[in-house]
Amino acid sequence: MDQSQDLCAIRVRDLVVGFGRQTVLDHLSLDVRRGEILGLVGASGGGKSVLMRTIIGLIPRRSGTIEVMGHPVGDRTQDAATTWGILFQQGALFSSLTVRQNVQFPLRENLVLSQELMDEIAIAKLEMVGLRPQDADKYPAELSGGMTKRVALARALALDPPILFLDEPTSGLDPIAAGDFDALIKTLQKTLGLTVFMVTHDLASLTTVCDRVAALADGKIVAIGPMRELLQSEHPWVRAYFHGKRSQMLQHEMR
Ligand SMILES: Nc1ncnc2c1ncn2[C@@H]1O[C@H](COP(=O)(O)OP(=O)(O)OP(=O)(O)O)[C@@H](O)[C@H]1O
Repeated sequence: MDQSQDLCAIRVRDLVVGFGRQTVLDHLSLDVRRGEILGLVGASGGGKSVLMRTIIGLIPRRSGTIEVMGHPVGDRTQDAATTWGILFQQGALFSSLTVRQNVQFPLRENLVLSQELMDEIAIAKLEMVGLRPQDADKYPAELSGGMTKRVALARALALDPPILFLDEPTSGLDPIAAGDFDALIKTLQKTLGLTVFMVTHDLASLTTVCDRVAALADGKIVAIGPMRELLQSEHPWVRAYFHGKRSQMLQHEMR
């Protein structure tokens, strides 16, 4: 393995993914560095979720290669459950299970542990995401949107994966809850050394938590770098996205 590969948590080369006659990702290449928070932006229907789902092996590719932590995706030597945690857009908690049981779900599926140890782990994970031990006995219907996301995050981190995939993590949250969630992601990155791959439209998240931002257009990554570099990009879609009326207004307010 050469050194640049060693520094990559995710390495995608020449990836082609499509459905029927539609090509969604067209010879796309992307590196996600170890320990960074990478934000992915792109037009609605442009293929952000397809890229994320292809990386985690849920969608087959037509051609190209994907390596996660140095292992080809789909390789039997790689244990997906311990390599990455995923937070889907809707949180997707099991409604008939308590918060504690939701967080313990990946532990039950993948390990053989005593109930006592699983209870300790669940409480530790809940504390890690800013929830209290007394929240453990609640059911998903009793949680606020922000709490639901935190429980889903605690579950995603149950097996201590080095990589976290987040699909629009702040959607549906009010600005305060979204800001708090962003701060939590940043803290987890720093304290656990997590690599985070985040699909988001949230300009505040892109500006405050992402180390780099990648723009997906025409099935490819057309710009990648720190947010200040993306703002200088000459690519027409990137310009339209960040310099459109709505974005300008928000950026002005964020100054
Ligand atoms: N399982 C599937 N079968 C057929 N087409 C699909 C499938 N999944 C996604 N697509 C198509 O792939 C394209 C990209 O979809 P994707 O969900 O990745 O967009 P996106 O960039 O995440 O959009 P949004 O920001 O609106 O969530 C769309 O045209 C979509 O209809």
